[in-house]
Amino acid sequence: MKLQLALDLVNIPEGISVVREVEAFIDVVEIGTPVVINEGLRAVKEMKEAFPNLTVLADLKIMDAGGYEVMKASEAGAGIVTVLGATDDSTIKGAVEEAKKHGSEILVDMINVKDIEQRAKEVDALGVDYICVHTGYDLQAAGENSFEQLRTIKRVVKNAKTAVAGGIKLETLSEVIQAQPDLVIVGGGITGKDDKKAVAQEMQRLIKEAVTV
Ligand SMILES: O=C(CO)[C@H](O)[C@H](O)COP(=O)(O)O
Repeated sequence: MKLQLALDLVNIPEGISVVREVEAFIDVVEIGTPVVINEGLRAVKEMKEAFPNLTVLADLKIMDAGGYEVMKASEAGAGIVTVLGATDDSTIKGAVEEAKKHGSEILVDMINVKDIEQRAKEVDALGVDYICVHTGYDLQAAGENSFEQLRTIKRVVKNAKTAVAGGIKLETLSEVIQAQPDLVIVGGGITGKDDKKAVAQEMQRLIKEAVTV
């Protein structure tokens, strides 16, 4: 089980400075969608140059032109690129094909997919690397989370690794860990804290403990 830090509300120097604090405790650093919108794929490139040992995820939330966008993100240094599960199978197939050429991986984000069970089965058959349940900021504000959806994909996904994102905090991490996702994605639960290092360290400890039990 790996820990991914999501950077959403920072510019590139601020993002690099946050990662410096927590790099020993995370496996993947996400360049969040707002950062890509503000800074472009330069953010992926500069993060990978600053932390060559970390996997950089480009949260492009691709909806079309899967092959082209995965090519650009992979060339910038992304080890994982996100595609939306709500899009057409042809976009996901194009993304998977292109990722294979670069040795990068595809994470399909199931945000706002209505029938998670059915779509997860379909997406799993397309050869993607991760399937991620995700409650976005707007639904988090309405008190929702993806813990039940995580249990659903754990049941039906046979090939891909599973991931979960959306409002995960230190206080809720144990519930998430119980469902045994392969990747836990945390943004504000770390970046919003004064002592980011202590929170990331404790999260990594809980994850390692769960994996060894
Ligand atoms: O993709 C995202 C928003 O669309 C975020 O990166 C993801 O939800 C993780 O951040 P947080 O833990 O703050 O919810």
